[in-house]
Amino acid sequence: MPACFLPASMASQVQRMLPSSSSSPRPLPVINLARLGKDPATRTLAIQDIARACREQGCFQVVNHGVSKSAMAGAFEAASEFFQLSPEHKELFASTDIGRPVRYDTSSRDGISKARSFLKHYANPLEDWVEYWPLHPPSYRKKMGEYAVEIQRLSMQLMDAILQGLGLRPLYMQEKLEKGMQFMALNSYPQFSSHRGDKVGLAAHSDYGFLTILLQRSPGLEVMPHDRDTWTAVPAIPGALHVHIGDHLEVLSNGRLKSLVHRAILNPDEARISIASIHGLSKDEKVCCAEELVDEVNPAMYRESSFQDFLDFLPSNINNYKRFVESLKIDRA
Ligand SMILES: O=C(O)CCC(=O)C(=O)O
Ligand SMILES: [Fe+2]
Repeated sequence: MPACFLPASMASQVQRMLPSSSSSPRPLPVINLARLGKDPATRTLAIQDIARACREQGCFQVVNHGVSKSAMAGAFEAASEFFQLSPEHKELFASTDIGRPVRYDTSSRDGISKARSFLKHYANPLEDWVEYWPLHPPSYRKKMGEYAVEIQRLSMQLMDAILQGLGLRPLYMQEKLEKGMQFMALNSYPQFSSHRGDKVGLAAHSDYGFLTILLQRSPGLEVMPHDRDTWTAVPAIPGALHVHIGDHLEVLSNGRLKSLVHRAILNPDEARISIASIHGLSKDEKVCCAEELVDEVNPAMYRESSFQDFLDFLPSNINNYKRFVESLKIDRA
């Protein structure tokens, strides 16, 4: 399967496509991930770019990331065909029970969904979860499964680079990450129309895990980068994937990295689908501040917590959204 590869000249063209002006902060970074597999000096520079993007913006896009074009196209086909099914097919998965392995919903009980339908399911290890996934459309399991496996592999590479950027040893927590949680959210938003009024499809929030890797084909994702306090549109660059920091990476890094607040805006030109893959540790594994990043000058700033703790926290969010990470902060006043 051909990997999605952008030659250096095109990658720099993409860089120029991004909005920039002398008075505004630097544009959202686009990082050529092929450099991670090159000689040690090139790899070190790539890790430094990733570290800077995580610190200063909390997000970046990646190109030459090794996820095949066919897997990305397949994931979009599977998601679009699922959302086009009749309500009876989709409602087989409708549930308000957040513990379900697969869940379809159209409502706003989570306090942030304003105009989205979603299908959420676990994906890693695939053999544990795929039997719960939809049987319709018939190619769903194969196409989404291929994408999920490739994205899980990419998440391992990104975590290794990000953790090395924090000064942690290579392959830090690798085994736990390999067995870790991959949680996929397929989001479907209607086209914006003026009589709808509100342009927000999914309100401001941060994701619970270490990393989110997001695929979008048309614009709609907006982020609040750490170096500015304005909503910034993430351009839909063909073949690129968007990456951002989640609450548990803020905890693991003891606050050196901050989770990214983001939202989705309804696209005025068309209905939009996005596919988010959220990566963390397995359900009962606690995440705490890395001991290497805690000392007398930098005491632990967050309580430990697991994905299960996050699930237990969610009901308190109904109609009153609060970020999970805020509930973990240790008050040292
Ligand atoms: O649709 C988007 O671009 C954002 C989706 C998102 O933030 C999520 O699924 O957590
Ligand atoms: Fe999100």
